[in-house]
Amino acid sequence: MLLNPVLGKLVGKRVVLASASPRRQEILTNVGLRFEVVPSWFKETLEKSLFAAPYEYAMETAKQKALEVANRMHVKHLRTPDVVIGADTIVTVDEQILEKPVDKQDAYRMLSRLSGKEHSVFTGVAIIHCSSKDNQLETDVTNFYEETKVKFSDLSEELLWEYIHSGEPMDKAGGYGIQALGGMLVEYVHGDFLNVVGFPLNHFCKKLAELYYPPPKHNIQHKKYDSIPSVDTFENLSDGESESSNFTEHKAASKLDNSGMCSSGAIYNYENSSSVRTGFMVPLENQSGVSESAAKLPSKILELMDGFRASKALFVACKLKIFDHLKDKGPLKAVDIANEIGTSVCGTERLLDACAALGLLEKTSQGYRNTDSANTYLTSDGEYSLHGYIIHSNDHVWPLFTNLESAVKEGSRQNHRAFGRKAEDLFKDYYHSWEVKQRFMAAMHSIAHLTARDVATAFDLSQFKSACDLGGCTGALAHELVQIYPNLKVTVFDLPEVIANISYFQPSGQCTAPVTFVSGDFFKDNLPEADLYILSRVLHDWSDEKIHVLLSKISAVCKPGCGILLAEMVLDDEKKNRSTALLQSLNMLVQTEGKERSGSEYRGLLEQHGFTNVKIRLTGNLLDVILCVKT
Ligand SMILES: Cc1cn([C@H]2C[C@H](O)[C@@H](COP(=O)(O)OP(=O)(O)OP(=O)(O)O)O2)c(=O)[nH]c1=O
Repeated sequence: MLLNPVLGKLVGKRVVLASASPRRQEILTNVGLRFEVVPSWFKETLEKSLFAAPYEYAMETAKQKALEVANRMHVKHLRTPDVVIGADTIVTVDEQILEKPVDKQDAYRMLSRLSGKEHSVFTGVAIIHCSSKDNQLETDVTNFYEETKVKFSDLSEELLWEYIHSGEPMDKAGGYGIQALGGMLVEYVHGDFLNVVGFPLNHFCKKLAELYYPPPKHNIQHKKYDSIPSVDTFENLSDGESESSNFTEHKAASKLDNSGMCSSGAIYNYENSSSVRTGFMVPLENQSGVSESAAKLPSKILELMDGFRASKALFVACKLKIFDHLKDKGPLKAVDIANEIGTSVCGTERLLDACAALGLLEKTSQGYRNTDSANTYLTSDGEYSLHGYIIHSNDHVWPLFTNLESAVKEGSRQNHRAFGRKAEDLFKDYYHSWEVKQRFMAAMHSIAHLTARDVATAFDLSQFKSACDLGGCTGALAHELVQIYPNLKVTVFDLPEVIANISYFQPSGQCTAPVTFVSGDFFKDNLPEADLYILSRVLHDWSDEKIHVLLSKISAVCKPGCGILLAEMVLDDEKKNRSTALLQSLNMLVQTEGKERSGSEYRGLLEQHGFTNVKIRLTGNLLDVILCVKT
């Protein structure tokens, strides 16, 4: 941790990179930062003339990219990210801002302007610290920029076009990539090379140092670090998640510092408490001679160790329908809730307190009431209810996960151990009783409904006239698709047991465009004709062999230009960053013959069946989306 103590401050936090740029992902991954990637949907259309300087435009765009992701994640997930990082890179020459070229002509226009001249590359960065208060997102924005000067040699027409035809310019500001072929065009670079590639790592670390390690009292007037604080300094600092490593507290100090209006007493109080609790100024020693920083709490491990307790508290509260009971009601006392649901007062009170501490309930002197999130997601009848999935997790996934050790040893599913019977077929297990089938369909419906809009809009699907959602279950995604693409005819194809049971899940109220339901087994029966075949959370259930059977059937009925849309949790190629998807892969191990796969693995499977031009979108919601077309 000596090399990156500043980045160490982000360990254990939910850090999100609001960028689709593979370069930014690589730069941050290379220094060991753990983060999720949620590309921003903010369109880079701010009016440039409103900004006094180009870097202000880049900083504002970076900020808007990050805020869009912070807001989207806050609304869609129960857990708000802790830190969202956004960036925007622009090139400026002759007082003109150049972004990514829209086509080859545009790339030519940009590169010929840069030929033989010095230009500036600005990257604006926004670091947004997020918190949730009364279910409202609160953000604290730190914004900065870095400038690097780059000089190009004189570029001949021939060279320019050869470079443009390489395809490299198209997704890069100014139409070149200094890190690859574009490096051959460059005579010199003054400044941070990584800034040109899209992320000013050094300045970013300095900014984090300012935020997380405010300067000691005697030099608080000169807060800005000129360099990343030296390694020696950091050896004395806590890397733990102690209360005083909290960003908010340091931010409070830097705000005091920035305003210059606080009394010296206020500064003194702050530093005093900081030094006592973190050993920031003076590493304290306890009686055994171990410094406070060495005795830091392994908070991440503790959180993981106890994670199941929180899950089970949530499951039981849902199972006992506590959130249903509190819906649309004022605060209720524990005793009243216990009487109503027939549970012990002492046990109920502890469960309610735990739920309040987990942010699922609000506790006041008058009693307990639902948070907005609980009303939306945890009651059983809400439009975006996750109740079905939570009950499925409790009744089905939980018993399977208790056999994870056997699953890892044996490398196979554990249904026989968890439920005392060996299902010959994955779905027979769910459909052996009406109750289990209803529970499973409710679970699939919750996730499909919650993710449907992001899946349906990840790509523009308006070129397709008909779609067939294979294994589309209750039709939640199909209904969303026909809303968004009114000219699209959607067929849901699923097992007869499923189709017989869909009426309960159909949208009520206003008439929606029709969705057709067809029963059949996609491994055995003929597939309905369609321009687009959708497989949402289907491939992860199956082995590569079975997937090849299914893809070859689809390929056989697909005409050129027709496509496949996959919705799955997509792993990063190195399988090391996306913990939710990696845990989902363990979930597949305990209950199916399938697994979660990386983008390259899906690409490999699809390309073998003639589906090329594979595009992958990480949505930031539970499911990512892959679109490919038959050539
Ligand atoms: C000048 C230059 C830019 N670039 C890249 C960095 C950025 O990815 C891109 C500039 O576009 P940006 O809009 O900054 O970023 P992006 O569209 O790639 O990703 P997102 O908006 O989701 O964050 O150009 C290089 O890779 N090499 C270079 O030499």
